[in-house]
Amino acid sequence: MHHHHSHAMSSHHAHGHHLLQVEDLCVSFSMYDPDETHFFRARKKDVSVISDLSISVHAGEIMAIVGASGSGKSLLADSVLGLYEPNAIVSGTIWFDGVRQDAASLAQLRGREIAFVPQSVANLDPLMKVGRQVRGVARDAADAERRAERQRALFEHYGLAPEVEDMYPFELSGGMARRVLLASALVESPRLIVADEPTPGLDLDLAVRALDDLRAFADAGGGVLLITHDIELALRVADRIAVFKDGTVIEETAVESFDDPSQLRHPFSRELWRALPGNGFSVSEEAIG
Ligand SMILES: Nc1ncnc2c1ncn2[C@@H]1O[C@H](COP(=O)(O)OP(=O)(O)OP(=O)(O)O)[C@@H](O)[C@H]1O
Ligand code: NI
Repeated sequence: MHHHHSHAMSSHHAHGHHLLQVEDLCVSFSMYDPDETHFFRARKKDVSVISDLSISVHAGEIMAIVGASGSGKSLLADSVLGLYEPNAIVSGTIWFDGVRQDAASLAQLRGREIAFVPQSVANLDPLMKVGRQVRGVARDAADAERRAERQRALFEHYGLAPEVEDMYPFELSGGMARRVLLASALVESPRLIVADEPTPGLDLDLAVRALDDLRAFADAGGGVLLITHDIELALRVADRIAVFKDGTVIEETAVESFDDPSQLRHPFSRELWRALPGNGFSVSEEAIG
């Protein structure tokens, strides 16, 4: 397997080498013009959130996406999972394991080949006990047994007591719900995990454990698309980093580039580097006022 080829050269060839490949993704929303205050004149206009975004994930690697809040990261995750809002206008191409996908085929892969750790704990079913949710839908009795065993092992691994199985989502703290979402993804035997902010609400210990698990999953041949605010943690586990800004990837680089800011091309990437502990970030006198 070749890890370090140029994106420009590969993007229109050799799709089989990528587990996931997103090409020229654009997502916009059809919305009523926010500048038009007069109700009877309100017209719809398209607001672009993601534009010309290309990104790939190889088997065996963690690709981390870092970037500002509201820059469209979750929307990218949703697109890869075939989850589109009714007012979304989506164009571009998504390939999974060399096969071109559409919303319907991505929905088929979801929860099977592609597991999702959603950003919002509201994605848990409020009416189903969490143990059952994590175990998911079994193919047969043997699969049900395997899932039950795995669920219990994962709960123990993440410090969730056995009785949590019988709780409903509203009974969980934020950090517990986060761990339940992670366990749900890891119970399946996916080939790709899309993890959208999997660590908020977890103490450092648990966050590291969760990321180590994603690392182990990749080392066993899976692919991970890891969306996170936490660059420090991303640098710790990822192979490559895509810096996201205003709805597109402005720089994609090996994590090693963050050892030396002169290897970072984009000013925004260097800003992210400076914000890391020990890299001389200081709040200016003016800012303190
Ligand atoms: N259905 C929708 N209709 C209109 N705008 C939407 C819709 N869904 C998302 N957006 C907008 O798309 C933008 C990107 O949102 P997204 O959640 O992808 O950002 P993000 O990078 O994941 O942010 P965060 O880091 O806070 O999670 C936001 O401005 C959001 O308001
Ligand atoms: Ni998000």
